Amino acid sequence: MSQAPKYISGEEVEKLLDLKELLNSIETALGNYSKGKDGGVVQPVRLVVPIEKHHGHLGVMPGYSSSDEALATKIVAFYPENKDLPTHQAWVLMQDPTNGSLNAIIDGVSITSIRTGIASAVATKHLANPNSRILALIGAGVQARSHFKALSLLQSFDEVRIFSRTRASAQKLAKEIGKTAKVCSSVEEAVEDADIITTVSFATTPILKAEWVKPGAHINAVGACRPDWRELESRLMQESVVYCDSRDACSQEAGDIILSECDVFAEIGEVINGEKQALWEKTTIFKSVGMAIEDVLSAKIVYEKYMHQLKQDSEYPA
Ligand SMILES: NC(=O)c1ccc[n+]([C@@H]2O[C@H](COP(=O)([O-])OP(=O)(O)OC[C@H]3O[C@@H](n4cnc5c(N)ncnc54)[C@H](O)[C@@H]3O)[C@@H](O)[C@H]2O)c1
Ligand SMILES: O=C(O)[C@@H]1CCCCN1
Repeated sequence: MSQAPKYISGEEVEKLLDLKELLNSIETALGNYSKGKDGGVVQPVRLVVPIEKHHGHLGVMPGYSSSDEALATKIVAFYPENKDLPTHQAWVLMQDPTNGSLNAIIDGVSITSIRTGIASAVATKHLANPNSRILALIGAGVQARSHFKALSLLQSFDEVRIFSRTRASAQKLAKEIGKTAKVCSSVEEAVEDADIITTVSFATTPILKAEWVKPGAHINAVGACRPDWRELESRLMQESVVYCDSRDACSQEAGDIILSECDVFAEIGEVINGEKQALWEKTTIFKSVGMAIEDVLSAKIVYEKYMHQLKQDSEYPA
């Protein structure tokens, strides 16, 4: 008879996930994904159920990595209009790939938040000018925070500019970041001369224009994960070198790519594998819509550490 699955909370996820370890493991997974069958990653484009009546969406994201022996499915609800609840709610179901049994249900809000910032950090490591000093964050919610933390693993910033639709949320984040943070009154002001721009908003029409972006800047375009939503204007997409997390997923979900009809130069995994160049001296965009394999690898690290700790606690009770 199978055992009851463990429940691992968001607090535990945050304690157990080491960001540097996760960065290495997501970088490897993105590379494996872009190797196709040879990489051993199985990840269909997620299933999305629109809940139009309530302005929400439900996404189902299964993934398997044979080299990591890790199998999991994330169920994620995103409701941009939520006020008292987070706009994203998620659970990761971790299964034993050898027999299919359910090992754990892991909080997916924390995993989504952390792994998305780390995936952008992997792209930034390859695509941004190594002397980047000014970071602009457009949006000041969960992802703005996780991106600041993840990008800070690569370097420290002289200035962190923040713009959000609600000034109060930008002010709150600026206080958390400290003296390098500056609240801006417009997207244009935030991105002027910025070396790295990260758009993490719920905008559905373009908010970032080509004429405001410094040539050679790197942009992580993280929001706009529906085919009719966008954050970046068409000219910016067309005139930059565009990288993405998954061509398959972006061709179905990324409004910034679909509506601008821009070329996609490479998946970031192809850069990691040395098959495509990192043209960091040009203006680069990393368009992500989020990949199940990132959740799978995060869940594997969390689950293994959680089980190790349980074993230690039972062998050496306090
Ligand atoms: N690519 C991925 O892997 C991935 C993963 C998770 C979330 N996302 C996306 O990232 C975005 C941010 O997610 P989150 O969890 O931080 O959400 P959140 O609700 O915590 O924060 C959203 C922030 O954007 C601001 N905002 C909303 N509309 C705006 C606009 N038009 N202009 C400027 N700011 C605006 C809000 O004030 C808020 O500060 C969403 O679009 C989400 O779907 C992408
Ligand atoms: O990959 C994710 O987890 C998120 C879910 C919500 C929409 C954007 N991408």
